[in-house]
Order: sequence, then C-alpha cells, then structure tokens
Amino acid sequence: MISIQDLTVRFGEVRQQVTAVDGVSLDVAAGESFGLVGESGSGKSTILRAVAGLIDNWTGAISVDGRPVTRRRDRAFYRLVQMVFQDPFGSLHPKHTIDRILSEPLIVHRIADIENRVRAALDQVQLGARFRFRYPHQLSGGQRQRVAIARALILGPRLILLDEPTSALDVSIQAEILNLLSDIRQQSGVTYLLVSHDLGVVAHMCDRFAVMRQGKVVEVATRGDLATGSLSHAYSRQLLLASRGYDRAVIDAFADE
Ligand SMILES: Nc1ncnc2c1ncn2[C@@H]1O[C@H](COP(=O)(O)OP(=O)(O)OP(=O)(O)O)[C@@H](O)[C@H]1O
Repeated sequence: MISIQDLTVRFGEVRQQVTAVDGVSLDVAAGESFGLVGESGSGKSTILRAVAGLIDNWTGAISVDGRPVTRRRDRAFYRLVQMVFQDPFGSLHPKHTIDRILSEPLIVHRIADIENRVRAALDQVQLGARFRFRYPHQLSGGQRQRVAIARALILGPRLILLDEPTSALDVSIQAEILNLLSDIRQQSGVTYLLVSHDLGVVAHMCDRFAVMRQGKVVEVATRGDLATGSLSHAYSRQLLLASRGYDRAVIDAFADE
C-alpha cells in the first residue's frame, strides 16, 4: 500500500541544512495500521508530509497504492489519501458550518447525494445530524476532532495519515477518539499511517511501528513486541521505559547496556 524507499528530506539553505529524514525505507500493507514513533524532531511528521505530497524537498521514492507520489497532488491522489492533524481547530475553517466543511470535498469531486453522505459521515464518527449547522467553535475539542475525521473519511480514502490525532485532547477524550479510529479501520479496511510520540497510543492503535531517531529508523517492531517489551534496540527500550514513567536514572542505565 505504501512503499517508501531511501527517503531523505532536507530543509534550509546549503550551509544551514537540516536533514529531517535520513534514508528511510518502509513498507506498509493495505489495511495495516502502522506507527511512526520517536521523540520530538525525529522526523515523523516530515515523513507524513512527504507521503501526503505536501512537501517537495525530498529524494527517494514514495508510492501509495502503486501510484508514485509526485510533487503535484492530483484529484485522484487527494481522494486516495487524507490527513488528520493534531489540532482540528487549525484545520477546520472557523467561519464554515460543519455541513459546509463536510460538503465541500464532495462538491469539488462532483459527488452526488451530498446531504445523505454528510449525515452518514457524521454517523460514522458518532455525531448526530444536529451538529450539521454548528460552527467549529461551538464544538468541544473531541467533537471537532470527530468532524476532522469525518472530513477525512467523506471521500472514501484508502489511506489516512494521522499526525498526533489525540495529543491536543483531554486524556479522558483521547481513548474515545482512539477507539473510534480503531472501529473505523475495522469497518472500512482503510490503512493508517500514524505519528505519535506516545508508545501507549502506538500500542493501542498500531499493528507495527517504526522507532525513529534523528531522521533514521532505529527498528521496526510489532504490537506483540511492544506488549512483551521485546524491542531489540536499546533506544527503543529507553523510549518504552520513559513511556511507562520510569526514572531518568533507570532509563539511562539501559543506554549503557
Ligand atoms: N519547514 C521546516 N523548515 C526547517 N526545518 C524543519 C521544517 N520542518 C521540520 N523541520 C526540522 O526537521 C526535523 C524533523 O521535524 P519533524 O516535525 O518531522 O519531527 P517530529 O518527529 O514530527 O517532531 P514533533 O513530534 O515535535 O512534531 C526537526 O529538526 C525540525 O526542526
């Protein structure tokens, strides 16, 4: 479904260049939920943006469903690949009603039966049709994220790119949104590529995941590996201990192994 070969992404002018992603190769199967995990600045979101066709300062090869990702996103690609961001407020137009936010992609793609599709999308994210004529600021953070997910779903994509989809939400709401995303994947068979700094989220959501450090993939492991703590790289084990709230001294001891 997703093939990434030797992806390198650099930002900035030659003298002050930052290599955000450094020779990453990954394959994600259709229907899989794959995670990119790592500390801030490790290059996770940059990979997502490259797969989405949102940046062009990269070398290597990326394809989605057999189609090479090019620098210019065409309509067909936009239908195939959708993105959900951390902060739904930033991605939902503040002056548009939920109805308009969900209808617009259908209008652009000349898809008929708009009202029924909007209602169905709201149902899918467990928001009733009564939300249709509200504005984003009239919704809670969790409800806004549900709308952002509905918008991502409305064109029936094959791949959804999720960039920290719950980290801006209250802890109590996070699990609700993660469960919703899991249910949607089970029902629709859509593929997820999910970025998170939180191994708890990855354990909940992902079949497999890549641990990233300084632009490189340190290891690829499965949900089972995570559950049993059998991660092969010392850095991944440190991340795991940190996510379980261990003391810095204990975590650092692992680095010396
Ligand atoms: N537009 C940009 N211009 C310059 N540098 C950038 C740009 N975008 C990202 N970077 C740099 O690339 C590196 C990787 O950033 P990226 O956002 O991919 O990391 P991340 O792992 O997703 O981190 P976070 O979890 O904080 O979002 C960082 O050093 C960042 O400063």
